[in-house]
Amino acid sequence: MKRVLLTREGPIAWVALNNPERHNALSGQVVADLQEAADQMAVDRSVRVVVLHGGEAKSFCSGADLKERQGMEEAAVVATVHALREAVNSVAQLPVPVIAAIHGMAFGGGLELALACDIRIAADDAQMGLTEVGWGIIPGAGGCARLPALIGPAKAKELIFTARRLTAGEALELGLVNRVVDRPNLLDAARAMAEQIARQAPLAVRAAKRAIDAGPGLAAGLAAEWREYRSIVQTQDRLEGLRAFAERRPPVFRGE
Ligand SMILES: C/C=C/C(=O)SCCNC(=O)CCNC(=O)[C@H](O)C(C)(C)COP(=O)(O)OP(=O)(O)OC[C@H]1O[C@@H](n2cnc3c(N)ncnc32)[C@H](O)[C@@H]1OP(=O)(O)O
Repeated sequence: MKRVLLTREGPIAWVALNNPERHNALSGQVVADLQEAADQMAVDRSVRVVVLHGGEAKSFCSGADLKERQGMEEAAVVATVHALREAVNSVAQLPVPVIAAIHGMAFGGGLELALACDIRIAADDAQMGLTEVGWGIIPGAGGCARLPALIGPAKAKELIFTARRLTAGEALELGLVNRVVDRPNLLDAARAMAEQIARQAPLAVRAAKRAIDAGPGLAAGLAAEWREYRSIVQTQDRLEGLRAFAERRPPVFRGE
């Protein structure tokens, strides 16, 4: 079963995450299928805009698959997060605008995936946050670079250090999302914006995205994040975070 579904509506490519049993958690299969879809869209000149959404799941994406991580060797964790980073960066580097349509939860890697998109539209039921430090790790899929670039380092630090879960309204106020719409209207709102973009000159839109995304800051931020993420993989706190998730209890971090 494909864990990411790619369909077309003319120049609009629709990408649905398809792991509803786990709030679209980013399992190895979801990440592999997301990478495949991104690779396919990257070379398809007929695609003018992409909409990424949570499909039939209750949530856009609840982040890294913490169950899959249970018992995983450190080297495997590093490889898993590296693959996630590559897939998220592939989405960010698509040559056309990508709109994230966010409903339900977008936590951790799920919000990092949304941050890799160019535009975010949230349903009024959405909740989002970079919750990683609450599980003994750090945002490792671009959040440490993309969130500060989007809302400024001070607000990004507050959200990352506290692992705070924001409402859609709070996210709008911070500039984390472009728009908030009623849940039933989410995909229609995304389609309307996608159709408006698709009516513009495609080469000009591609050039504008390249121009806006150029600049050394992001590359340096992503490299530093990857170095720091690997520095905490061997901590006991990370293992305690996984145990706490599995046992449905608050983690007890000892700074080890
Ligand atoms: C580099 C990136 C790092 C990261 O992303 S770190 C992880 C960040 N993610 C999070 O902080 C979210 C973790 N999940 C939760 O907090 C909760 O879950 C939710 C709020 C998303 C949903 O809670 P509720 O409505 O009570 O439903 P439920 O019974 O907890 O979830 C239904 C099933 O979905 C599984 N699930 C949800 N999120 C994940 C996940 N991220 N990884 C693996 N499984 C997940 C649960 O375990 C459960 O499964 P079952 O029905 O078998 O008990």
